[in-house]
Amino acid sequence: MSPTQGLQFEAASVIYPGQSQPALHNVTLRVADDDVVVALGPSGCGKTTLLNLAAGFLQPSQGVVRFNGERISAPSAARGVVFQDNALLPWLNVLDNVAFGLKLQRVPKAEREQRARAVLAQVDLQDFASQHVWQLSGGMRQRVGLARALAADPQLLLMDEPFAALDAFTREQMQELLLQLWRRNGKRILLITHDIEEAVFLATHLVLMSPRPGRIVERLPLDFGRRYAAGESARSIKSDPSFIATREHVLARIFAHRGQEQ
Ligand SMILES: Nc1ncnc2c1ncn2[C@@H]1O[C@H](COP(=O)(O)OP(=O)(O)OP(=O)(O)O)[C@@H](O)[C@H]1O
Repeated sequence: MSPTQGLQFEAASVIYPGQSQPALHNVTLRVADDDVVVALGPSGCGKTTLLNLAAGFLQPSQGVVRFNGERISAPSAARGVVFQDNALLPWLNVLDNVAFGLKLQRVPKAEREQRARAVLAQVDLQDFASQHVWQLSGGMRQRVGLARALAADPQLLLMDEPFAALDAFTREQMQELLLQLWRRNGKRILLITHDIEEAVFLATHLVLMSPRPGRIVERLPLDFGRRYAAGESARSIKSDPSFIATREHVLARIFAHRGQEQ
């Protein structure tokens, strides 16, 4: 893989108008190969700002953010976004929600329906194509949101606390589904969360962030998600002493940084 491939933050900072503290300070970070990079941190540490830079919704005040070597200046179908509230269109059925982005890209109707049905099958919603989104559970709606992002076949998935609104059981199911899709499709993923167990389970690279100013304070290479993708059960991984030790280490680091601020 060439060093210019993938997503690259180079000393990126964001200062919002009227703010004295940067929301994000001097962030250098790469998402390449088949990485699942998870940014974890408490409220206000700049996670959404980081994701918005990658999506092209926001430009850095200093530094640069590149995708495949090119400066990101606007949103692109190559970088698919999955939002926390799934942002589905309530007046469209499931199939049309999934195909919506393809319609904007002027993909012909027959092809977009075929692609939408294929990704609905990947998230196990093939039997719900003609349902309205308000007829679905929260977990199913989030799977539609994931299918919509995958329909455009993006090179990178950007996920903004995608499972935060789900109950604990559905949340675990969605984490496992994401790793299964990752194994099958080999997408790069940048996911933000404030859930420590989720971060440790999913990440191949975990970045811990801290607020005021929002910045990266630690980076950990992890392999629990790869182990799940290779066939080990989630229960066996999450009860493994090394998983528990990593979770406790991360928790301690977050509390240590909180303590320094007070
Ligand atoms: N549009 C804005 N204008 C001014 N300040 C902002 C704006 N958006 C975010 N901020 C501030 O920038 C900092 C980082 O915000 P950001 O939303 O990126 O953090 P976060 O880690 O995603 O937080 P949360 O988990 O609460 O969503 C916070 O102090 C926030 O108040």
